[in-house]
Amino acid sequence: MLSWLGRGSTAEKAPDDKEAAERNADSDKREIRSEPLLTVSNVERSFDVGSQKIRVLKGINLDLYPQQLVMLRGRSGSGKTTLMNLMGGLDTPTEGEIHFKGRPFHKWDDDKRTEVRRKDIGFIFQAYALMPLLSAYENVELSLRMANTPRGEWKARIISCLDLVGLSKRMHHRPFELSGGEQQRVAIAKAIAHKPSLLLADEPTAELDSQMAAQVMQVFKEIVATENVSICMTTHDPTIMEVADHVYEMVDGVFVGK
Ligand SMILES: Nc1ncnc2c1ncn2[C@@H]1O[C@H](COP(=O)(O)OP(=O)(O)OP(=O)(O)O)[C@@H](O)[C@H]1O
Repeated sequence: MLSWLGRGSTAEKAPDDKEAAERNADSDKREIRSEPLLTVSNVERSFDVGSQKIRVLKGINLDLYPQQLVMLRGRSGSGKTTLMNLMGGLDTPTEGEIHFKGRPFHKWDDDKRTEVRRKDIGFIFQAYALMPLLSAYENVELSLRMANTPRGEWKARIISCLDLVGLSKRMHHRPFELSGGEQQRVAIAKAIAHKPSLLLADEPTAELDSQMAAQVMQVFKEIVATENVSICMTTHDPTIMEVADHVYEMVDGVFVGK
C-alpha cells in the first residue's frame, strides 16, 4: 500500500481499522452539517441505437457533498462515463433528476448548463487535453479566459494553481517537455483555475505508473482540502480507492453494495 494514502474508503474498510472508522465518522458529520452540492435522484439514461433502446443507467441515486472525494468503479461499459456526463451537465437524463447547487440540470437546456459548466465545473480526462503548443502557464490561462475571469486576476491565480500541483518551476515548459504525471498535474491546474465547486475526472490515472498516480491523488487530496472542491472520479485502480470518502460500485447501470 502506498504510504501517502490517507483516508479510508467505505468500500474496502478493514473492520478493526479504528482510524478509518473515525475518518468515516468525520465524513458523516460533514454530510449531516452541509447540503449536497449535487444530487442524482432515480436517474435513468437510455440511448436509441437503430430501432433498439439501450438502457445504460437504470435508477442511480447519489449525493455529493462539499469537499468530498468519491470514486466510481465498475467494469468497462457499466455506465460510469455516462453518469459523469450527466453530473457535469454535458448530457441530460432520460428519467430522474439532477440538481447542482439546487439548479435543475435535468430541466435546463444546453446553453444554461454550459454557462454553469464554464463557471463552476472542471473536467479532467485520461488523455490530458492540453494544448500542445502552449506552455503549462498558457494552458492554465486558457481556462481563465474561457471562464471570463477578470484579466487582472490571471497571473496570481495561474501561479498559485501551478504551485498547488507542484509545477511552479516548470510553468514555461510545453506538454512534450513534461512527463505524463506532470502533464496530468497541469491538466488539474487548468481544471481548477476558475475555482469550480465540482471536479469530474474520468480515469485520470489510467495512463500513469503507480508513483505518478500517487502524486496525482495527493494533489486531489490537497485540492479537496484547500480549494473547497468536490471531486468525482472513475478508476479501475484498487490501490487509489483508499483515498476516497466513498466508492460507488457500478454494475450494469446500477450501484451495488452500500
Ligand atoms: N451516445 C451513446 N449511444 C449509444 N450507446 C452509448 C452511448 N454512450 C454510451 N453508450 C453505451 O453505454 C454503455 C456504457 O458506456 P460508458 O462509457 O458509460 O461505460 P463506462 O463504464 O464508462 O466504460 P469504460 O470504463 O470503458 O469507460 C456502453 O455499452 C456504451 O456503448
